[in-house]
Parts: sequence; structure tokens; C-alpha cells
Amino acid sequence: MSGSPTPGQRLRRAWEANVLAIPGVFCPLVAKMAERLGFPAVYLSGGGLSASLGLPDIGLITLTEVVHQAQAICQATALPLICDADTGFGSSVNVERTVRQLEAAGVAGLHLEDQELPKRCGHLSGKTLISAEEMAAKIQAAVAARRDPNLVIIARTDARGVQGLEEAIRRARLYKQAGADVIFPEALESAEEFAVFAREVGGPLLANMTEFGRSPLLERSRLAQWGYRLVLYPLTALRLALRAAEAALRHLLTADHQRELLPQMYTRAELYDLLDYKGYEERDRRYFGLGPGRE
Ligand SMILES: C[C@](O)(C(=O)O)[C@H](CC(=O)O)C(=O)O
Repeated sequence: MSGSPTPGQRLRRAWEANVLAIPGVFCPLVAKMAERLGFPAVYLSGGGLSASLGLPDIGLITLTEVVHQAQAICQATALPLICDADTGFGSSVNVERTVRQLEAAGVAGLHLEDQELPKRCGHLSGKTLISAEEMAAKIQAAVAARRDPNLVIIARTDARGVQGLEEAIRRARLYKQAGADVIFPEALESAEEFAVFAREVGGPLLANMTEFGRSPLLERSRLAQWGYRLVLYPLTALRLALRAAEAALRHLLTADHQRELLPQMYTRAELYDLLDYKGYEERDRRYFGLGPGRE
């Protein structure tokens, strides 16, 4: 392919060079912050998007909402975006449509999981799985639907919490055969399980280091040694932002003014800088100067 690399190519090149720390970004502004700080990629978490809409992560959000947010993030930054596509919003034909729409939105990759609809958070109990064969068919549909062969199709298996590690390994092998580029074993329960899974399945692999779940919070360097190339922190920034918002709201509820909060705040100058106010103003002036009769 000629021209500039596609988002999928950039993501692949990045993980081939380095193990990637990939933060969940709950809005385009936080994606811009991640870009500014030098992250190599960002993640749109289904749990994070649901939560930001005031909803639990149980399959309530729609493809349209996910595509809308993915597109806004892709427009706000040049970073490759990995998108949580949940179950693909239905069967194989829904998966086709999901992949086409997310690819058109500009994502670099997406993950599909083998849970039954309605899905649950991967770290809760009470999940049910579709058959491994049905999931393999969904992966095949995803692979066939992508226009860019480098769009990264990530297969997530939730089998560990339902049928155990052996079944998670069996399914992962099947999903690889079906064409998945990366395997995402959800909710493994110990460092040893991460190591065994990697040994039995082979890379590239994604590790989900979400807090307060079933998995231990392991070091990226250790995960990398086992073959995990993508390490997700889906809700870390959201959880901390929520704590900060709570403190601000509590303060406003009782205090007479908010002056003592100022040192902890992102200033107007910092916010404007992140949003590139200056650049917009300069371009506006230039266009205005170039307008008819204004030379
Ligand atoms: C990865 C995940 O699907 C997400 O939506 O970000 C969640 C994260 C979480 O709820 O901690 C999951 O692991 O199911």
C-alpha cells in the first residue's frame, strides 16, 4: 500500500517496537492529553463510555453511540484508537456492520468478545458464553468485513471466569485460526495464569489491567516478557477523574467559594493550550485576512 500508513499499520508497528501502555480515554479531550503526554495509542472502553452516559456496562449502549465517540476521538488525535466493540452488537452480520462502521470512523483496531448478549463486565460473575464455533464465525466475519487488511481484530475470550483456563486457551487457539490478530484473555486470576496462557497460545496478546477486578495488577515489563504487547488501563483515568469531580462537588456544596481549589485545577491557560486555541485563532485571522475584499 502506498501513501501514509493506516491506523492499523501504525498500531502494529508500535507494538512490534515496544510493549504498549494504552489508557482508556473517556472523552476526546482526555485522548488529546494522552497524545500530548506521548502515549502510543488510546482505548475507547465500553465500560467507560457506558459509565459516562450514566449507564452500567451490560450491553445497553448502541453501535451508533460507540461509533460516534470513536469518530470524535479519531478526529481529536492522530493516535491509533482501539475500540471496545463488545459482542459486535449481535451475530456475524452485525459484526460485519460494526467493523465497517468503526473502520470508517478511523479506529486502528477493535475487540469482540465471546459473551452472550446482553453482556456483562468481564470481571463480574454470571456471564454466559456463545459457543466457540459461533465466536470463530464472528471473527471470520470481522476479518472479511475490514477494508484495510491491517485493521487489528482482537478476539477477547471471557471463558476463564465461566469454564476455566483450559477452555480459555482452547477458544483462543480457535479464534487465532479464525483470523484474529491479537488475543485478549479476560479476567485471568493470577500472574501464573497470564504466563501459562501466553505460553500455550502465543502472541501477540493483550492484557487488561483494570483495577478492582479479578486480575492482579502486573508490571508491564513482566507481561512483555511473556508476550503481551498491548496493556490496557481502561478505566484508570476515569476512576481518578471521578474522585476529583466528587471532591470538587463536595466542596462547592458547603464552601462559600472555591478559591482554595485553584492550585489543584487545570488552569485556563493549560486548557486552552491543550485545545490549541492559538492555532484556531491564527487560522481564523489568516482566513479572515484572505476573505473577499479584505486583502
Ligand atoms: C475492558 C472493559 O470491557 C471495558 O469496557 O473497558 C471492562 C473494564 C472494567 O469493567 O473494568 C471489562 O474488563 O469488562
